[in-house]
Amino acid sequence: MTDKTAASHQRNLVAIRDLKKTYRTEDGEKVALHDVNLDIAKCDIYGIIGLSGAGKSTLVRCINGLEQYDGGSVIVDGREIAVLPKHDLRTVRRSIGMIFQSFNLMPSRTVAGNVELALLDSGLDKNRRKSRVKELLKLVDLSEKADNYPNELSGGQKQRVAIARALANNPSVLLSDEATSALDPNTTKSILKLLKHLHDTLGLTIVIITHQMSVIKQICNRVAVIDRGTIVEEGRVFDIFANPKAPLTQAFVATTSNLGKINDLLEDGSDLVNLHSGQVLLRMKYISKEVSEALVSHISRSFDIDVNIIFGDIDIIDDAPLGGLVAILDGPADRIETAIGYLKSRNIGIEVLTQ
Ligand SMILES: Nc1ncnc2c1ncn2[C@@H]1O[C@H](COP(=O)(O)OP(=O)(O)OP(=O)(O)O)[C@@H](O)[C@H]1O
Repeated sequence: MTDKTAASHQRNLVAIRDLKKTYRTEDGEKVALHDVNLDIAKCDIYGIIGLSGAGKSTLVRCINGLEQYDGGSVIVDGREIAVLPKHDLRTVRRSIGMIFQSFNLMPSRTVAGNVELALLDSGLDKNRRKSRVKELLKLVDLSEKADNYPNELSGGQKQRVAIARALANNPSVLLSDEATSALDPNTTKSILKLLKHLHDTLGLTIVIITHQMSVIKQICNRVAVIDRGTIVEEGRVFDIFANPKAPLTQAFVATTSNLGKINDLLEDGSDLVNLHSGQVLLRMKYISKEVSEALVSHISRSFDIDVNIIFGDIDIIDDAPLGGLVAILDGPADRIETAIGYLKSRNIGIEVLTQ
């Protein structure tokens, strides 16, 4: 490693270079990770998304030292995981919190008992452990459930216990492996809100492994898309949603938007898209962070045309609107053309669907 790459690795909490992992089984070899490269900076909420079998869990296990890899390097907090002596590996593992889809709570212990388990090696005496458990349960808003058992909790509450336990030793990074996959959409939202709050208040770096692009959209600032062991696309969440390049990324982004529905309406000959003469059906995509003005009322007023929105799907990501609208523009052809020219000049992605 050159001095320059070593320095850049240190700025990143997790730096992965050319990581390779092959499983060897009786049925032969299965390459799970091919030359994976990733940089996760301190305070990122970094999403890793892929379909089932893409290699997400293998990647997480390489980061936390549970899996040995065949090539490349995984550096966490400046230390190469593969060459760490056992004692140091334990210390690094303690600086990595983990939460899972299945919660992994001990059914025979109370909520407080489950959280305290993580503190048994911490060197704290019993009283200090008890007060740390209280503090942690307060942090995840579960103080009143301290004496309950896991089977008396909802899925969301169980995940809160798991989060409290994962934070017990003040980890520098929290790895979340499909932690919301078994939860309903509202509970998912509340868990993601909690993770965001912990990120904002504790400066926690979070790595979110998921197969749901909606999770990435709600909470992450960067995302990597993994396909059959290879990272096919990586970048800022806004940029990836605005301009997905790899076909798999495009498919993931499409799952979070209803803008594609217009194609079904057109195919079905729906009355909604039955145009009269002079009308133009448009799909507009907000693809620039600079767009913040009220575009629809602006073009309607400035070019004296009617804009009939059929449906819209606009989210705010990184404080900027992202998404789009499907609308019918109605008016004289030259004014519609000028309006479309104006929208393009404002960096709005324009697709004329029918006219
Ligand atoms: N212990 C193992 N032995 C052999 N093959 C394995 C082992 N663990 C994973 N694999 C294989 O490696 C590939 C990647 O698996 P991995 O579990 O990392 O994917 P994943 O993206 O986490 O999938 P899922 O979302 O279904 O959990 C898959 O083809 C899987 O069958």
